[in-house]
Amino acid sequence: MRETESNNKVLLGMSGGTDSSVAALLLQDAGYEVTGITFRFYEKENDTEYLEDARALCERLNIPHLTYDVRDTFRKTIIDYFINEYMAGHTPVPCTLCNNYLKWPLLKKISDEMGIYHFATGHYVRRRFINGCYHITTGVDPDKDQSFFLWGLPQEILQRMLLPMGNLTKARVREIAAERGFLKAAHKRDSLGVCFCPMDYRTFLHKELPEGSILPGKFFDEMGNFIARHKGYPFYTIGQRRGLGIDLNRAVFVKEIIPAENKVILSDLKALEKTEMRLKEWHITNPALLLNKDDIIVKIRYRKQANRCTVTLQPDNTLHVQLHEPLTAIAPGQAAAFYRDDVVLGGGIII
Ligand SMILES: Nc1ncnc2c1ncn2[C@@H]1O[C@H](COP(=O)(O)OP(=O)(O)OP(=O)(O)O)[C@@H](O)[C@H]1O
Repeated sequence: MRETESNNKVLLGMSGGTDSSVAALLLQDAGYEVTGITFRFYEKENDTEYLEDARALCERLNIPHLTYDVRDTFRKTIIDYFINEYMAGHTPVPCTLCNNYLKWPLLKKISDEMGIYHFATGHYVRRRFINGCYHITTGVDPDKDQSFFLWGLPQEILQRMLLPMGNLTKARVREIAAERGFLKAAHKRDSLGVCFCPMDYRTFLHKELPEGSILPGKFFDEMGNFIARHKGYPFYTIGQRRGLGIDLNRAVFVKEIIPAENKVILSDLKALEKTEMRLKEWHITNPALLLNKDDIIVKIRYRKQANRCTVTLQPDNTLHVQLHEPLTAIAPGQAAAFYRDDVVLGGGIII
């Protein structure tokens, strides 16, 4: 980095969407010298309208706009991982991986190269300094909070990030865009789910994999009794109830996936309850705030779930999570994020 001390320059990740567009306005209002950058992660049918939108906005604000092609890296580290995880019988977390290992590290790397101190996004999260470390905290809009995806960021990123959306609701962000005459940005639809797979992931796997990669197999109960045929194990995820295509006189859920035998084991909901899990590839912001405490909340889903737990570091360098109440549908590959109140303390990938 050419300039090591803090400066008023900021590199803003711009997707062409509402949030990062308003982020550009707000950062400029706050006196920052903004440079917009749009990463070419993935382009469906070569649609580059998002690039044009980001560029047009930067032109109106009279700020520089860069594009950065990372389609190869994104393909290898995110899309291939996504496909391979389903083929391994796991439930992948592409947005968590992209944010923690690609999007934010790239913002830092390019900022360093350009002598820009801050980098920013339109994420609905905030940041707080606690006991000598920066932490991600939840955004004020509970419907938009994205803290669940950002547990893996190191201090060198946390200390330099700016998060202009954190104190706003999405409704207010749309109002700001409209008030300032940025009508296209004001009325853009929210992006839904995984950017490269907005459709059902099963359709995506069909499209991406050579024919014959996924073959029909069998559903069994926990006792090993055959129940019915299924369309191929990658099409099912732990905890799934709907779309199994079988009609029993009781509710059944996916309990286990055995790729080597193309088997899917079904059970009642009770059998899916677990009171512990293990995490790999974990990150902890400040171990003193998280490990061996009994007031930690763990979330394994973006919405509507929060369980108390105690987290300990194991000799094999995994994290052990002891749940205070049972939790259903814990799937390998999913992420677990730790919180105390609104503060993200870390997370990891479920083994
Ligand atoms: N292609 C991209 N290039 C650069 N930054 C990006 C890109 N995609 C997303 N970002 C940044 O990451 C933030 C979060 O992206 P995400 O897709 O999760 O949210 P979003 O609600 O769709 O945001 P937006 O309304 O800005 O599109 C965006 O606000 C933006 O700052």
